[in-house]
Amino acid sequence: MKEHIQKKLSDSKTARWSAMLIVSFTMMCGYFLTDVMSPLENLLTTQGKVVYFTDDTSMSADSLITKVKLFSAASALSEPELAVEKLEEGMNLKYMDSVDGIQTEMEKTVSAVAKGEGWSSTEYGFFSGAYGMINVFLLMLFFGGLILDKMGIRFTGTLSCGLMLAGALIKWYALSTDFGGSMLFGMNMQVALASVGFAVFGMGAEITGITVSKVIVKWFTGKELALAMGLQVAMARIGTAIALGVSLPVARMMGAVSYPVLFGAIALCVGFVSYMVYCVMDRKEDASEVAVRQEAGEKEEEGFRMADLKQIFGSRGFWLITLLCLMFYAGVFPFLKFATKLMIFKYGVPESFAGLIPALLPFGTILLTPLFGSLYDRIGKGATLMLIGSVMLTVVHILFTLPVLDYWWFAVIVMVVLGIAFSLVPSAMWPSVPKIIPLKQLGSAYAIIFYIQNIGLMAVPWLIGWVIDRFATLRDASGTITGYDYTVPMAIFSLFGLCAIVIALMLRSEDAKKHYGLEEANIKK
Ligand SMILES: C[C@H](NC(=O)[C@@H](N)CCCCN)C(=O)O
Repeated sequence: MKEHIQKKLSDSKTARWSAMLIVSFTMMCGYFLTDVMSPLENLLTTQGKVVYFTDDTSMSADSLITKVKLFSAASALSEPELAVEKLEEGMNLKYMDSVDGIQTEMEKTVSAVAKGEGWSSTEYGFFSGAYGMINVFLLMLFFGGLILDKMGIRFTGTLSCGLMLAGALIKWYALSTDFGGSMLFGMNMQVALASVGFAVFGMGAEITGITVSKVIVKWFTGKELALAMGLQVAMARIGTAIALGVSLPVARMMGAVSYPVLFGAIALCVGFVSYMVYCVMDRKEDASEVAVRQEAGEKEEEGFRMADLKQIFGSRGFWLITLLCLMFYAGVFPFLKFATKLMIFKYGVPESFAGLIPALLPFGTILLTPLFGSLYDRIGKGATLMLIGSVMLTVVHILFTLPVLDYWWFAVIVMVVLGIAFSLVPSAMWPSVPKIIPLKQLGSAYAIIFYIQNIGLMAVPWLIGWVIDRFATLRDASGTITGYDYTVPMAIFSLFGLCAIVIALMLRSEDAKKHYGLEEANIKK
């Protein structure tokens, strides 16, 4: 009689890659919503109607009307009726402007009109950092990790997807409502409410993040772990890239900043459903695992105990990975929040294309993260990959700081290099954690890493927003903003890179001492 050998569902290639694709899609929708506001910084920080022209420039409606009226009075044209509310797509406007110091007659055709929200850079920075606020101050990520290890993947993932959706809807409501100047917590009501929404969303997104990491480890340990993690991160980056590339065109087309958020919330509903489908697979995987154990006469693995936290906190390797994560990601995700405006004001890129250059960064990582992940699976060298990525991050930020080569093509090259760095470090960092921390404590370990990382994701945008208002905003004698000088904010980002290099060096030497295996291949032959 043929012997029947019980197999786990995850032993089937099709099943485990399907599970990976399904949860990654949910995460992709989350990443889209995380970055959907980044290209809208200029629109959010402009007061009143913003008018876009067919030549790809934008102007505040008030200053434009003043110019058109001055011109019509001087040239006896009759435009006295023209007012901000009357500006519409297709209108042809004549006015005088200074070109190289000479007053010149200009003519522009309006291509789109959108509503600017008049936030300050500090408010924009506060809103962007709100993502990590609940995670950090209410320790929600930490508790999320404990819930994940205690209650399991299905319960935690469903809860966190629900939180993401609720947060996205609050944010959409705040951005689509005119609060008529009312205040909340001593702050512009719209900024405060949008920040609350983003904070709830951020709590859900981060807990979903650790849950998805645990899902991948569950299905891929001993198999193509780093490749699977790389592909999951790559799909998440597609979400970021789409957000950076399409958010501004959508806001311009629809005339308001709230629409890209609404589309993201609709996509997230589909992501929620796809997570429900994963839950069915997860149940089957658990059942097949129990059957394998019974056949082999093995006992069920011990669950997570609070005492296990001591083992995590006591590991020096764990702390070095955590600090590297804090410094490296502080130099990337918060940078993306400000990068579109940097392209406009440092590199002179027209606003409608400006989001496309930062979008190159996640696009590059879509191919490279799985590639480096598979490299790590086969040949190892994880600690070295993280060191090289940190060096590249630092060089890139120094180049963005210096007042040299302020051309759009140079920004493109530098952004591509940053994309390579942003593939190297995550592809080696996340699959390295299970080499230091055992599986049953992994939810908590990822949660603590994400918790510390969130301090950076929250505080860095706050700091940079404030620094832009204080040290980077250029004004004329009347106080009107004339441009931005990004030297100080970019120097701060370079410092994060330098710290990352030092920590990556320490991690490599710790690995050599403790033999975590970070330089070894993941696939055992
Ligand atoms: C996998 C890893 N995820 C994170 O670091 C998250 N804690 C932060 C996500 C922020 C999304 N803009 C990664 O994306 O490399």
